[in-house]
Order: sequence, then structure tokens, then C-alpha cells
Amino acid sequence: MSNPPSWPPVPTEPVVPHPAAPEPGSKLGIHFDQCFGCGDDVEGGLHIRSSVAEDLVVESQFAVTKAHQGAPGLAHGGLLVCAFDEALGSAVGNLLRRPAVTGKLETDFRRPVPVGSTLFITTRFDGIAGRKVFVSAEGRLDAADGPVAVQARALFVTVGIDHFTTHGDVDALEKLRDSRGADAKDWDINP
Ligand SMILES: CCCCC/C=C\C/C=C\C/C=C\C/C=C\CCCC(=O)SCCNC(=O)CCNC(=O)[C@H](O)C(C)(C)COP(=O)(O)OP(=O)(O)OC[C@H]1O[C@@H](n2cnc3c(N)ncnc32)[C@H](O)[C@@H]1OP(=O)(O)O
Repeated sequence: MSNPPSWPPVPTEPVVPHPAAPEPGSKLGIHFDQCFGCGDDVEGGLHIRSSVAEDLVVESQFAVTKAHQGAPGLAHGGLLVCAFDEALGSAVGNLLRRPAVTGKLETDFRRPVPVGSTLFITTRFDGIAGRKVFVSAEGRLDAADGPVAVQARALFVTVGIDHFTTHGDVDALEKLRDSRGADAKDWDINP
């Protein structure tokens, strides 16, 4: 059997948070009310909530409901991946305050995640190499020190705002920028 690939897969520098990044103890807001991962407007969405802990750690919770089932009474694996995409992406976006998109996301499913449980997801930064940001997370059942159910690691790639204006919905993006008011101006956005 071959050795598992090393992580991060390339040499990296330590991650330095943006000077205006939220402090430990801060709750992270919903980044877009129609986001399937965190948005309040999405019925059946994941409604993930996140906050900043010490040492560049972000803690997120995903309360699993019947809307998230794959097998009867169990969370759908694809939605668990979505939960990690949201948790990891929220950590990257909010602490670096730069737009970034998921380039690669891999997951290990260690235990079933039942409807009615809450997944406590802890995200850590593993390093940065140019535009590549490496992060990993583990999700524990029903408590921050509960049994590990899912592990994930991901590469996020920082992008300019043109990524969203070229490929996404420009009107919705403008509304989002306006709705964030003064908060939007601290973002490092390279057109
Ligand atoms: C304006 C408003 C301000 C207010 C802000 C508002 C909101 C934001 C707030 C907070 C954010 C909070 C939460 C976010 C929560 C959830 C996030 C969910 C995120 C997603 O759900 S997002 C959707 C899925 N995501 C995609 O839709 C990406 C599709 N994709 C692409 O758009 C391109 O593919 C891209 C851009 C990734 C790269 O394209 P590109 O042309 O820019 O750059 P390039 O290809 O050169 O890659 C650069 C370097 O990354 C390496 N690299 C790339 N991909 C790799 C892979 N898969 N494996 C290994 N290495 C890879 C290359 O090898 C190279 O490495 P090297 O530099 O060493 O050569």
C-alpha cells in the first residue's frame, strides 16, 4: 500500500489573518442570505453558524434535520461535504477577507451522522502558497469533544471580484455589497 499523500501537498507559509479579521469570540455573519450552506432564506438549507476561536480556528455547527437525509434517519453524504465547504470557506473568507473559491475538497466519512444530531466542525489553517490556501476540518457528533464523524481537507484559491462578475449574478452581487455597507470596504478585492 502506498503512503498517504502529505498535507499540504506543496511548501507553504503560515497564514496571517487580515488586519481587519474578526477577533476570537466573534460570530461570523451569514455571507449571503440565499447561500445553501448558511443563508436564512433557503428552506431546507444547512443554516450553518460559525464563530472565531483562538489561534485561527473557526468553529461551526450544522444541525441535521429531516431535510438533509440520504438514508432514512441519516444525513446525506453530499450535504455533509457541503457543510464542510461552507465551514472551511467561511474560515478562509472571513479571516483572510479575500474572496476565495473551493479548488479541491476531500472528505473521510468515519461515522454515520443521524438526523437530530449536531455536527461540531472545527476548521484550521494549514498554510498558504501564493493564491492557494490549505485548510482542514473535523466534525464531531453532538459536542466539540464528541466522536469524530467526518474529516475534510481542502484547497481554496483566492480570486478577484471578476470571478463573480464574469460567471455569477452581477445584480445580486451589487445588492450583497450594498447590504454589507462599511464591512465590504475592508475586503482585499483585486478587480
Ligand atoms: C463584493 C462583496 C464584498 C463582501 C464579501 C461578501 C461575501 C464573501 C464573504 C465571506 C465568505 C464566507 C463564506 C464562504 C462560504 C462558503 C464558500 C463556498 C465556496 C464554494 O463552494 S466556491 C464554488 C466551487 N468552486 C468553484 O466553482 C471553483 C471553480 N474553479 C475555478 O474557478 C478555477 O479553477 C480556480 C479559480 C479554482 C482556479 O483557476 P485560475 O485560472 O484562477 O487559477 P489556476 O488554474 O492557475 O489555479 C491557481 C493555482 O491553484 C492550483 N489549483 C487549482 N485548482 C486545483 C485543484 N483542483 N487541485 C490542485 N491544485 C489546484 C493550480 O495548480 C494553481 O497552482 P500554481 O499557482 O502552483 O500553479
